[in-house]
Amino acid sequence: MDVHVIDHPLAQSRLTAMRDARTDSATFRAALHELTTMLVYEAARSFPVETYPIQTPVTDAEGTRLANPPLLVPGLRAGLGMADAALGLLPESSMGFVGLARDEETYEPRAYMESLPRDLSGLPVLVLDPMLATGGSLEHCCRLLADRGCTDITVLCVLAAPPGIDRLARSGLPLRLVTASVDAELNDRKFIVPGLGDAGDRQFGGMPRF
Ligand SMILES: O=P(O)(O)OC[C@H]1O[C@H](OP(=O)(O)OP(=O)(O)O)[C@H](O)[C@@H]1O
Ligand SMILES: O=c1cc[nH]c(=O)[nH]1
Ligand SMILES: [Mg+2]
Repeated sequence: MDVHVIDHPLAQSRLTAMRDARTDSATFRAALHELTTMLVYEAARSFPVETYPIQTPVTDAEGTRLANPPLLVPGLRAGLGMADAALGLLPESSMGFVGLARDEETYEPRAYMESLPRDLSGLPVLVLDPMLATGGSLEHCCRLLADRGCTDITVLCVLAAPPGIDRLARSGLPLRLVTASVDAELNDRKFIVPGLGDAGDRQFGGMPRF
């Protein structure tokens, strides 16, 4: 599996704000928004383009546009904070949604929402979820996409941990990963270390789970 780490100074400064436990929710969301713009920009570098004729104020010229804009799929809740930034750079894209909550005793994902086009053949997909920890949630999400015929998945994360990367690499799914950091490890509660805590709670506040 191709893993691309964005170690740009501007990306790392936003990541630092997100890691810092003193950062409030509004500042955390703003940093995630800006970092997502950078992740999408880098991920899109390899997207195929097509040309079409335009006129500048001076002469005829050749314009460029994406040949096949991707479907954007934020993983609820935490991926919601990446959705607006991704759509800002990819305004031609459509958006689907997958809702997943990790059971904090078994660490297995529980799917509670799925709103996706029935047929994804021929459509590239950009999955948005800030955290790849054990990889259970993102593997589940990417399998839903592959089951609908998707053969081109790019996962955008803020942080990825080695067990999650290994799990996605072993999954056999057609995907690549773009992340701002590969962190050291998971702790005994399967949180990423050094990490940034619970990305959903840091954006939206904690809540009782079902
Ligand atoms: O790789 P994993 O071990 O599966 O963990 C990562 C998942 O955990 C977080 O979501 P969470 O389940 O906390 O839901 P939330 O977004 O509603 O907070 C995160 O956004 C990922 O989806
Ligand atoms: O560190 C982690 C692991 C899973 N989910 C999060 O939000 N953070
Ligand atoms: Mg959470």
